[in-house]
Amino acid sequence: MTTVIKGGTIVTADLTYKADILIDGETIAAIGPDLSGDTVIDASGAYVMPGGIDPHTHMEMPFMGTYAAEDFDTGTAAALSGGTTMAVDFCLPSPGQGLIDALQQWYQKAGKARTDYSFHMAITWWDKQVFDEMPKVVEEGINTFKHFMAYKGALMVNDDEMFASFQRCAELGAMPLVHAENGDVVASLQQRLMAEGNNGPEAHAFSRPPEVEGEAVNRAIMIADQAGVPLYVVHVSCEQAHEAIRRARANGMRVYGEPLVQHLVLDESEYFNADWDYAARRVMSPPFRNRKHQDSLWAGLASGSLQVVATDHCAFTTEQKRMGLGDFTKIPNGTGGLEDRLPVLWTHGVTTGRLTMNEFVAVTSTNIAKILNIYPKKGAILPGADADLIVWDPSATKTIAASRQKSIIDYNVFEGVEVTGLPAITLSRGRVAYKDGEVLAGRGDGRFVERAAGAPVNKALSTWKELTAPRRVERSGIPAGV
Ligand SMILES: NC(=O)NCCC(=O)O
Ligand SMILES: [Zn+2]
Ligand SMILES: [Zn+2]
Repeated sequence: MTTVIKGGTIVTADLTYKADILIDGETIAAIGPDLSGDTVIDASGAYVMPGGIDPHTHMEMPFMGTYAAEDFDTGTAAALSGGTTMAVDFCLPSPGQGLIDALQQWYQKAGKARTDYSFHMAITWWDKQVFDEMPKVVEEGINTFKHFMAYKGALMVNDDEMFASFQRCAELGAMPLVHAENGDVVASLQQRLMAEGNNGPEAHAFSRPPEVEGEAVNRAIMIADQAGVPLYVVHVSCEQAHEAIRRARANGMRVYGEPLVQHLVLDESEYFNADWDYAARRVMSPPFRNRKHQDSLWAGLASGSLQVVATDHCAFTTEQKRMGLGDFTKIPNGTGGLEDRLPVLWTHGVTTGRLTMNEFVAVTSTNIAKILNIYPKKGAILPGADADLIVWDPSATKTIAASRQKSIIDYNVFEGVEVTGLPAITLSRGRVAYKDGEVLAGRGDGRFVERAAGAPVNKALSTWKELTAPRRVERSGIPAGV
């Protein structure tokens, strides 16, 4: 069974050109002029791009006394309607729980996914069992390990645990990820603000200033450098964090930074809204920042010092957010965005000239496919690649509204934002998974994507670290062994 996408303009991370795409089964078979197939998709006037990959989601995340309301079924339906064909979620072992045991639970949850998916494994506690299980996680096809430097008393790990885990990642050819905020300082600021009667959602932002993020990013980078491992920093929200990444990269360190579409477009004024529900729905960590920080993130994407735009989709209902009435530290942290990432980024990035179309593809798909070592299976339009594709209508418009979204929650942080540029059709491994407002992929159609360890960047860095490792100087006249 073959399908041909005819008459479109192909946009990849490095090229824009007119050609047809022939799909045979699940993969791209040929690219060129005048191709024919059993089924024809007319893409005239449209761009054909690799499907989006969101490397940062939390479906059904157990967090802050509740579970994220969005599950793999509704979350991946939302993803497809916004042009995203793969999500990477976080497997979170509870304290004392084995990594493989937790992974079985996440496989269960993800069984209902409509898009392809993968997991990052979180290191939420540390002892010999975790150390011993890390290679088994890698054998399962997971090459990334997440570390929370915040959420003290819950998910947070300390520097010694992080250093031990980073060294283990280096041995395994895996890559550590960090949520970088100084959890001790945040906890102390939270206590102080509450004691002063500052208990509303705006205090969430006061308790997590850019400095706590910048400090933690810098610390994680230095620890990774000492461990000899590349590092990926999730939800980079501010200039202080970006500056640390930029500086490290300029010094030859292998560090990647991931801003979220929310931080690029929404600012801290959201927390000062007089409506408690409105402000609480936007509580996430790190919080939204000001225009200066947003400009820094956009510049990072354009210049290459930041590589990926994600969502950190972690969607709680208004009722769940109200767990924090009277105490902002109890508002479940997280916002949605999976459905809106591509249209919002296109509107605020490509149509404004802050990003080229090719940069758009790079930061929504190709770069993360390379970082996660699944390129060119994902993130590419090449013969042999999975046919995860978007037929993108650059003139289609809509006003974002919770009442019309696929996501299960009762609000949308982008409510009222007008977007120009939408997927007309999303294909997942060759099948039309979304078309004309309807999700056609079934519950459970998604597949787990294995990601091998030992990516080229890991090999390059370990080679360099070995070459430049401290070595004993052998001196004449001194007996051997002394
Ligand atoms: N970001 C956020 O507020 N919630 C999800 C968990 C995390 O990524 O920190
Ligand atoms: Zn985080
Ligand atoms: Zn997250």
